[in-house]
Amino acid sequence: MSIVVENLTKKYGEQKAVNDISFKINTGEVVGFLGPNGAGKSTTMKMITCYMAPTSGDVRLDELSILNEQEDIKKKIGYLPENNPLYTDMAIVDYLRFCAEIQGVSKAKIPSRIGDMIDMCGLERERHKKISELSKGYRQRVGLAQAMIHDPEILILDEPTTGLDPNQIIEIRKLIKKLGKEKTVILSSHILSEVEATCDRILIINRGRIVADGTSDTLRSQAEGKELLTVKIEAADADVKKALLGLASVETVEPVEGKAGFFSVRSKPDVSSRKEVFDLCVSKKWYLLEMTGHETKLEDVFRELTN
Ligand SMILES: Nc1ncnc2c1ncn2[C@@H]1O[C@H](COP(=O)(O)OP(=O)(O)OP(=O)(O)O)[C@@H](O)[C@H]1O
Repeated sequence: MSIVVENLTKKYGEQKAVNDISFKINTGEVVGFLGPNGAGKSTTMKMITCYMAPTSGDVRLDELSILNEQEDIKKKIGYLPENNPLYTDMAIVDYLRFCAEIQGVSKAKIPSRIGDMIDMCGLERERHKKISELSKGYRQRVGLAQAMIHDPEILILDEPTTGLDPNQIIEIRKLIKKLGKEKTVILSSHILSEVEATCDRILIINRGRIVADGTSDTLRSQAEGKELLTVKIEAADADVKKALLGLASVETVEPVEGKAGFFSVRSKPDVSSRKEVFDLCVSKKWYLLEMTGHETKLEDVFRELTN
């Protein structure tokens, strides 16, 4: 089942939390929704899952629209919301039975679905415990199990590994990868390594807009066309940043946090700033104490797009 998001916008009062975004996710893709805090990830997910109406725009799941077919869509989607709300007074098995019933799973199938979810999410040891007695990692597994109980074609997971320890993170990632072989999955995160490890494709969202869309390799190579240098320049009382920004080959200049005199210099696409930086220092009689090139990491791409 594919997802087509068309000119989707959500306003909270005057604030556009999601601002006219469009993208398509194909059947069977695992897509990471990456962005800093407040970028609009959860809001987008809430609209796709019909938990919140858009201000304008549409989302279509194959032929179904979030504007007219909310109930049908909810049956096709499994949703793990950001703060994983659970009925903590219930035992895991009872809670999963309750979720299966409200999702319309037939009575005859409920016991086997519960059994499958317990196996798949590694809940066997804890199956009769109350949810309030579970660790955070196990609660997250119950959240995943409830999202999948009705065997939906699409899974929307809002920060699925939040609060888990490193072992649990690896287990949940493995589980998501396994699920991704059969289902269309969107997961949100602000952790780059997470998205890189689990997703076929990455959408970066910033201030309500999609600012990048591609595989981690494509995103990296888009930025690799732009040289990144760290320079250290000693120049008493001079506006070094302004002078560097004035060079024809330079796109951005940022002081390096906590390191006086150091600047991070990003060149324009396919040009090098090394000679211009050197010539600038010579002409101004400044001391160029260091100039180092860097490989572009996904972190750099993310910083550049969301800063
Ligand atoms: N119910 C609401 N009422 C008013 N503003 C809201 C509401 N929900 C979210 N916002 C605002 O909309 C913006 C986007 O929020 P959203 O929760 O979608 O971001 P996010 O990318 O999921 O962030 P995080 O990674 O911190 O969870 C933020 O500025 C947030 O304060």
